[in-house]
Amino acid sequence: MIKIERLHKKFGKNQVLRGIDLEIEKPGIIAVLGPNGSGKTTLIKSILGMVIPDKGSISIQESLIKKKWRYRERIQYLPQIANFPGNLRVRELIKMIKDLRQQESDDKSLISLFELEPFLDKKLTTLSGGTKQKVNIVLTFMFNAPLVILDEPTSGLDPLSLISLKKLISNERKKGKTILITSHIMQFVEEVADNVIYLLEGAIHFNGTIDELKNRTNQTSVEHAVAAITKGTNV
Ligand SMILES: Nc1ncnc2c1ncn2[C@@H]1O[C@H](COP(=O)(O)OP(=O)(O)OP(=O)(O)O)[C@@H](O)[C@H]1O
Repeated sequence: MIKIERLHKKFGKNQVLRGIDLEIEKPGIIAVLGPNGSGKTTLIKSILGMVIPDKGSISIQESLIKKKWRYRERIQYLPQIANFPGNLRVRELIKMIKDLRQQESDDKSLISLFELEPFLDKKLTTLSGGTKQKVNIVLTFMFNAPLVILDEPTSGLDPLSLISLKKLISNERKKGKTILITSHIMQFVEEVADNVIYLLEGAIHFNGTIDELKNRTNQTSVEHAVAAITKGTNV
């Protein structure tokens, strides 16, 4: 599904990615973890073609993505911070994205799942952070694509919405999709992810299953396993 070879990216003097090699063949949920600033979003944006790498290559479904854009139609993407014009109403935003994408969409059931009906005629500027995130989740999940990329999807969600999100992700997994997720909420990662990729200093420091991560670090929770990896103990 995704093959990344020797990927490098520098912003000014800041070498963020230092030769990432990664192959994701099987469907499932992969958590991309790492400390703040370790390059998770840069890696994700490189896959989306929103960051242009300095060196290396990325293929999706066996096709190199360089200078192409149509492949993005086969990705559902939830950005960490979505910036839409604040004076748009929720209903208008959803319609605009549907018109742009020109694909079948399932917005109605998602609006109902996240109880967004009372907000449809509200302007985006007037929404709380968590409500904005629910709208962004609707925009991401209303289309159907084989690759799903979620950058900090739990951000600002209340417990009920978090349960709905987990249900959605689990349904996508059952459809045989590849789902990449970044998160700093280790309990969420432990609940949803099959595999973990841990980025440290621009390189992949660990790539394996949740159980392998725990065994390698001799820890019983992902939270402690990740803390051990970050401190460089037991790895
Ligand atoms: N467009 C940019 N211009 C300059 N520097 C950037 C840019 N994008 C990212 N960086 C820098 O690259 C580094 C990695 O950032 P990135 O957002 O990929 O990290 P992250 O692992 O996703 O962090 P977080 O956990 O805080 O979301 C940071 O030092 C950041 O300041």
